[in-house]
Amino acid sequence: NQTPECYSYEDCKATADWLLSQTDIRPLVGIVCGSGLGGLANMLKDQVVFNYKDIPNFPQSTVHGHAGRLVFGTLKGRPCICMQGRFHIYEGYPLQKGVYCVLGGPSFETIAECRMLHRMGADAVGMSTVHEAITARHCGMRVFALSLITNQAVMDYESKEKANHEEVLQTGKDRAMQLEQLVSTIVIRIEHSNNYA
Ligand SMILES: O=P(O)(O)O[C@H]1O[C@H](CO)[C@@H](O)[C@H]1O
Ligand code: HPA
Repeated sequence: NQTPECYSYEDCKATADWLLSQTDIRPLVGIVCGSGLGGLANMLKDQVVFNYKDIPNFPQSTVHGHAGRLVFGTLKGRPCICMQGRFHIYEGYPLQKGVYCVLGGPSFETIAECRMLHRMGADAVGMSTVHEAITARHCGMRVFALSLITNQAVMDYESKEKANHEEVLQTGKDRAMQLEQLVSTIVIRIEHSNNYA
């Protein structure tokens, strides 16, 4: 396996689909075992083990003491997964990142515009958030921005799909509970941190 410059959604999905097809275990908890702590995975009962080298698109452990195995099993009856070996930037692995690009709106992008933005390196496009973040930074605020990706950009002239506001609203509705939980959790953590600088 060669280290790619980044892992695309499709790469990650292929990995996930492969793993899901290999085991019936659906973990509730994921544990990343650090150096010397790979033994934590031995706590798991009814283990199903995969060597990283056998998993499609999966990085390899290069650090001494990181076994390079993904271990599914149960811990106290709960389905779990342990990574025996983690990945570090210093090993040359990229961080997964996305570039959000903003346009003025209110029209959705044409196919040509979507293709242009993609060629320029954009992974997502929106009509807000960037303006808000720039203004907030101008006012000296610290900013954390969260974007829900609600629809796929149409890149293909043959496609019958069209970006539309109904789909955006529907995805918002579908994900509302998860977002409420995520935002509440983030807010609680901010309150418990002294980092107000
Ligand atoms: O950015 P928010 O307000 O979430 O809304 C997004 O959804 C609308 C397009 O469907 C646009 O207004 C776009 O900016
Ligand atoms: O497809 C989109 N393009 C631009 N802004 C958006 N906001 C939600 N969906 C979109």
